[in-house]
Amino acid sequence: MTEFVGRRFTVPKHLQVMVAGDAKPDGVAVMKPDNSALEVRGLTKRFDRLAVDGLDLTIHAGEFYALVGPNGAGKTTTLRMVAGLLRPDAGAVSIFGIDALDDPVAAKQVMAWVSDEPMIYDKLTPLEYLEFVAGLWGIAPTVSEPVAQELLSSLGLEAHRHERCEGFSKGMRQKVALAGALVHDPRLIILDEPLTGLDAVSARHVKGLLSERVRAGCTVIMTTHILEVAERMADRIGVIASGRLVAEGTLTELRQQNGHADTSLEDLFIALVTLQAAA
Ligand SMILES: Nc1ncnc2c1ncn2[C@@H]1O[C@H](COP(=O)(O)OP(=O)(O)OP(=O)(O)O)[C@@H](O)[C@H]1O
Repeated sequence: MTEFVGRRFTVPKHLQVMVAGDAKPDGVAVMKPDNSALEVRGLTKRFDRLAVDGLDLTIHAGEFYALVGPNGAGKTTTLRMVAGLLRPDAGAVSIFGIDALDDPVAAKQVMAWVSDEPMIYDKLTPLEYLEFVAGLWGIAPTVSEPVAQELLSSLGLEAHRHERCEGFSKGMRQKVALAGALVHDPRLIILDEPLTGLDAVSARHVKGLLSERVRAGCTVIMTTHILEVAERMADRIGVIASGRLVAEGTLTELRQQNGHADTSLEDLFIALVTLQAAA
């Protein structure tokens, strides 16, 4: 692997989507730069039916934001459009003031995307994989190596850093993918269901790492079906249903908006989603 490290080289075709998107729909609204981490306006995507329906979303810099919603609500589709992996039919996406549809490469340099279906190279060890990803970003090994060691250690993978990933469990692979996504020190970290399938210890590692990143000034957006995690970790929670944001705020604000002083997020979620389905 060291032949790659510290040099720029041609990105393998199947990885190109991760570093250079071409999403630029017609009718994109003009967005002004501001100090928010993410501004989404009028984001729309239709497959055989409408998946994301003119979504507006603002995530403040330094915020931990949880996006929750029922199956098929449009969470993953939204985040894939934000990450430049899927072309919106309409709308605008601004990441730290960068128009992500106009300049996807610049946008990708400041963000990380962690899919719920991690893709890593089985024949590499975690350390080699992180060296490889760092090489893609043009990061010198002297800089990337201590970062990689620290990431693997904080995710509990230190003892496995020289083992090939092909023997790893799904949870271990998820953690390697997360480490790979963070190796270029992104300011915005977008994660789709990062805790699904992780055991309690691994989940603790991932939550600890994300909290530490937020304390260091990063912005985190994640989807989750684990409402206790959203409740405990997120500064704000967005509830999405049928491709639209139906409620948003801190847990206290969500309770106030819905007239339930001390109800759980789960009860609020069920009430909101039931209301939306009946509308
Ligand atoms: N590539 C695709 N082709 C066709 N339809 C799609 C595609 N991706 C998503 N959809 C549809 O878009 C809608 C939103 O899906 P999406 O995966 O964004 O929902 P989600 O909120 O992430 O759901 P879940 O919580 O189950 O992961 C669903 O109706 C889904 O079937």
